[in-house]
Amino acid sequence: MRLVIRDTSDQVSEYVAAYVKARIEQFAPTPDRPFVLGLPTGSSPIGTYRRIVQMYREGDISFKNVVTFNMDEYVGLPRDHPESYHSFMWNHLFKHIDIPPENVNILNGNAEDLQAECDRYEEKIKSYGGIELFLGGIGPDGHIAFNEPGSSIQSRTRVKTLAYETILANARFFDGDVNKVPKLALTVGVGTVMDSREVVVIITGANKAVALAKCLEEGVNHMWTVSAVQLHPRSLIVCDEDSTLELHVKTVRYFKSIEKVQDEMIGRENLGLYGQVAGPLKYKVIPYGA
Ligand SMILES: N[C@@H]1[C@@H](O)[C@H](O)[C@@H](COP(=O)(O)O)O[C@@H]1O
Repeated sequence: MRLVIRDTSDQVSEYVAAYVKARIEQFAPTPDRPFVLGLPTGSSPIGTYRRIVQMYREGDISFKNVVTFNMDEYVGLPRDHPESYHSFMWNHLFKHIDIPPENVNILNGNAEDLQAECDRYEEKIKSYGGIELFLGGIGPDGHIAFNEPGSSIQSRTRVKTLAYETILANARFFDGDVNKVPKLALTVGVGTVMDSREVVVIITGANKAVALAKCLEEGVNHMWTVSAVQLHPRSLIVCDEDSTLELHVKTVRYFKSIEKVQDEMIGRENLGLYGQVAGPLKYKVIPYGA
């Protein structure tokens, strides 16, 4: 696992947007071989999406050959409700970039048969050969997507009851009224995320500090589902200083020193993407990861 720590959440957004761009460029997608990207909602990725839109406007990135799969969606919320994840994604990203609408996949929380909808989603991911990069965020209780505490580390896309803590956390989007927050969601499973070839998790803010410490310094635990990334051969957490408050000083120093060595070897502009980005790398083929 790699941990990249930036001073502010804006710098986290900048890093993650540049990382996504570099990975798409390196993949060189075509209509027959699209780049398959998993995407989250929530406040954590908003800055990243804003930066991606800016890059698109400057002609630096294209989503023409990118296929996306969102992590989750509320059950029973009309698709055009301002707080549905459909609305979120179109408003924050899709309507501002050149992604063909047919390349966008978001679970339908109003499907008649919810489990059939989840099974169809898993099949569709498979039909593309799996997800290349899954971008994620976490809840304060360490959930990834809507995989609340106690979710199986091997779970697949399914209907999930939301934890009270999540309902409380998300009430801010529903006039602060917990009664307005849907109690069920469709979500990809922890196993679905772990099947992707790379996982990148954005963690910012002091309210995520305990979750980050549980994820990094303790064992894989279904009560902090994001900790499953420890088992992933290619996982990256990008966090800000505030979220590191509960980490041991030696953990922070360790990961910072690793990044410093990487930067010295391949140049900071290469974002730790050993031997993967085109450009003047000093060392061409170095195994990924720390
Ligand atoms: N289902 C989403 C998660 O995917 C997201 O990571 C989490 C954190 O949201 P925020 O980034 O706003 O803290 O919110 C919801 O629960």
